[in-house]
Amino acid sequence: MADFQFDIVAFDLDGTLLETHRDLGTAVNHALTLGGFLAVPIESATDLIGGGAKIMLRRAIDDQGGCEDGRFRELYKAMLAYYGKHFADHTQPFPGAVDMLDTLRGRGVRLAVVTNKFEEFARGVLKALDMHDRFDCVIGGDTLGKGRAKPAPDPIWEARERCGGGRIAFVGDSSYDVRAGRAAGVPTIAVTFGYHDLHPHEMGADAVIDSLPELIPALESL
Ligand SMILES: O=C(O)COP(=O)(O)O
Ligand SMILES: [Mg+2]
Repeated sequence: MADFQFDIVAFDLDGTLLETHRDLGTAVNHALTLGGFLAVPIESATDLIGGGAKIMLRRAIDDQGGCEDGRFRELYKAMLAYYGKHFADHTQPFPGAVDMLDTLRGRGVRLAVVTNKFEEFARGVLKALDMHDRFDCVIGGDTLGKGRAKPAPDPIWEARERCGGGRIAFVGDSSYDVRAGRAAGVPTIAVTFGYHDLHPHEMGADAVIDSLPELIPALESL
C-alpha cells in the first residue's frame, strides 16, 4: 500500500519471530552434560540467547566455573552438531507471526531476517516451518564475517541492499538488536515477549510491542 512508510522490514529470529529456546536449550544441555556440567532448566535458556551460539554456550559454561579453551571448542562443536539435527523439534513461530508477515507482503513490503544464528541454521529452521519463501533475504551471524554481526550495523545495511534498497525498519528482542538498529540509523522496534537481556522499555527502541499483531500499527505510527 502506498501509504505504508517502509519498503523493507527486517526481523531478528530467535525470540522475535520464533520461539526457539527449547531446541537451543536442549542443544546447550547436550554440550553441558557431555562436558560433565549440570544441565540448565530449559526455560532459563532464554537468558543465554542473543549473541549467537558461541556466546550462549560460553555463558552456560562460565556460570559453572568455565573450562579450558580446547575443551570448550569440542563441546561447542558437539552442541552445533546436535542443534543441526534438532533445530526444529520444539521450535514454532510466535502467535500472529505468519499472518503479520503475510499482511506485510500483501502490502508489497520486502521481508528480511537478520539473526545472530548461523545462516545455515536460520535457513534450516525457516524451511522446516515452511516460512522461508516469505523472506527476500536471510543474513546470519556468520554471513558477513567476524566482527560484523549484530550489534554491528552491517547486517541491517546488507539486508537493505540485498532487498533492493529503500526505507527499512528493524524488529528485535534483545539489546544486540536495538544497538544494531541504532547504529544502522534505522527505526527499531523491540518486542517484550522474547529473550531480552535488558528491559525492553530501556533499550532505546523507537517503539515497544507486546505481541506481533501489534507490529504493523506500531510501524504505521512511527
Ligand atoms: O541465537 C542467538 O543467540 C541469537 O539469534 P537472534 O539474533 O535471532 O536472536
Ligand atoms: Mg533474538
